[in-house]
Amino acid sequence: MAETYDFLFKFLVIGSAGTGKSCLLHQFIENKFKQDSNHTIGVEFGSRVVNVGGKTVKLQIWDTAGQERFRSVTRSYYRGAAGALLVYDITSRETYNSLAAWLTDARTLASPNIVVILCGNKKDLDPEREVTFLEASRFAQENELMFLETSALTGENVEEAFLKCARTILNKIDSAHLFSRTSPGWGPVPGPGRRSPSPVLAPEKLPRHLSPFPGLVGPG
Ligand SMILES: Nc1nc2c(ncn2[C@@H]2O[C@H](COP(=O)(O)OP(=O)(O)OP(=O)(O)O)[C@@H](O)[C@H]2O)c(=O)[nH]1
Repeated sequence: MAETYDFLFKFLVIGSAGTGKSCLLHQFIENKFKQDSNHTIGVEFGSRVVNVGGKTVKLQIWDTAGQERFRSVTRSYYRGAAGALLVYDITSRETYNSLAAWLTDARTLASPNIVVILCGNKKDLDPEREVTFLEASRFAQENELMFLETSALTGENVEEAFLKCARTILNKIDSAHLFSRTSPGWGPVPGPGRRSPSPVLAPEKLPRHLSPFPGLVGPG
């Protein structure tokens, strides 16, 4: 039977090498910890349909390589993403210090309106922590990010991180709808309805510069 959903969101998982991006994706898709995870070469892909506030949303997730040598390849996948998990490792200050650069990439290459959730991963390794919860929450607040500490190992907050991001995007769409009623011709998503996963290109119906989420796809 054809898979149906109300919305299709492109998500990115970004952050420095070894922070646990592939393991987070694996935990979210397979519900288990990915043993012996290797460095990602370029990008990997996963998808899952979730229910968010009564809406069916397909998350199309691109897990990018954190290693510098793949940066030019991974950057080419940012375009049109509606959401991102920005991941650092709570036991590595170096990965935390790189966050600003990753965020700049996301906002310039995907969209300035991309919804980003900061994930302090490896929460299970608390005794080895180098980054406090408080300083990371401050960074999140200053940069208008949501924030959670996660563990791809135990699964703690993994589902929540993806769902929180999707929920925020849906809320933004709702507000855009409200706005579009007073500003004819503006709005990212056309009217209600369900669709199967044929190429879904609602955003292309809008002039790109008017769409807050160029890569976000809604019911056609
Ligand atoms: N303890 C613990 N280890 C983790 C967790 N998540 C990932 N790891 C380990 O961290 C290492 C790197 O995980 P990956 O998921 O491959 O990291 P990545 O960010 O995808 O790395 P790149 O693909 O190089 O960008 C692996 O040895 C994992 O087993 C976690 O939540 N807790």
